[in-house]
Amino acid sequence: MTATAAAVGLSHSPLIGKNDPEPDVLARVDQAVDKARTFVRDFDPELVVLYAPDHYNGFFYKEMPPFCLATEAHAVGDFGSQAGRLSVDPDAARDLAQGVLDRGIDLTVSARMTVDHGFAQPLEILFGGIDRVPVVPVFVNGVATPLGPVARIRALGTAVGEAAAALDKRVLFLASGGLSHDPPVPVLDGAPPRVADALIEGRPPTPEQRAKGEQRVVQAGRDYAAGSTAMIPINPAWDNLLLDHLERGELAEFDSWTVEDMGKQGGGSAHEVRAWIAAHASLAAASGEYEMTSRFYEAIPAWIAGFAVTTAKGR
Ligand SMILES: O=C(O)CCc1cccc(O)c1O
Ligand SMILES: [Fe+2]
Repeated sequence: MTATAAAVGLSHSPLIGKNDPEPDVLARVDQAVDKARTFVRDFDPELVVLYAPDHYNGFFYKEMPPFCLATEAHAVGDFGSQAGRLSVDPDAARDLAQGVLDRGIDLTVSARMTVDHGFAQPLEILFGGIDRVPVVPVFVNGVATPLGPVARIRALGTAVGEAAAALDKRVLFLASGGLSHDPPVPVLDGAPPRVADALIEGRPPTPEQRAKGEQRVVQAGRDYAAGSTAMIPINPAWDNLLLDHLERGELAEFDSWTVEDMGKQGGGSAHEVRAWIAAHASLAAASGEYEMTSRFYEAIPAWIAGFAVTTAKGR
């Protein structure tokens, strides 16, 4: 019997193509991504449930949900990623939302979500665009503290997986983000009033403001690769421990991981691994057992990313 559920994990970085590592590293990444593309083509998903974080382009402190499912979504086109409407499957989105709520998870639903490179990049890399495949976007807060226990993200993923199994479709659970990385994302706590106001209100930046912010991240990547920076280093041991647990299906292990320790080990944006935990919890719930069929990892300072690509399918 062919599997009816699968998962792909794909780290993202807005610096891909802007600040690339050495050619041999790039070649290894390309090979891993090609493998994931082939995996996805062979699986031929009828629906993609995409778990991804946001970087203060769609979600702000005026109200910051721990997670949110979209019935419609628009990408802002930050860092040169594709802008415009995602090909959201509204019926599947509504069915999944109801199924998750029925299972006792207090899901926020957005009828018009704003998303950034976190959502756009994996769709562009794997499918050639943000409008090529029916998708249900699920925002998972991986940046804006305070954050709740990881167990709740696993519970979200499980509920989505159970609800997805009832759709009677081949579903790919796609995770975007992580792993360990500490990019210069602004922090509300202690921010000067102008920055705090931007993080709370979320007024769209002017093109000049956006360009300036993006240039700051590109420069941070150059400094990071050159070794001259105060950012927390990429942590391959921690990243591989996470991948080990995902590979072995030891998802309950993450329940004892604390927000504080994750930030210390993996940097301020390490919480993006919540997307990976959700996606694999969904696959486990939809298919009982799963097998990780490929696993790639490399620390890539130029991209400010503990960069991983994995594929997994239900047995
Ligand atoms: O602030 C932003 O919009 C981008 C931050 C950022 C930088 C490098 C790698 C990432 O994964 C990331 O999210
Ligand atoms: Fe990110």
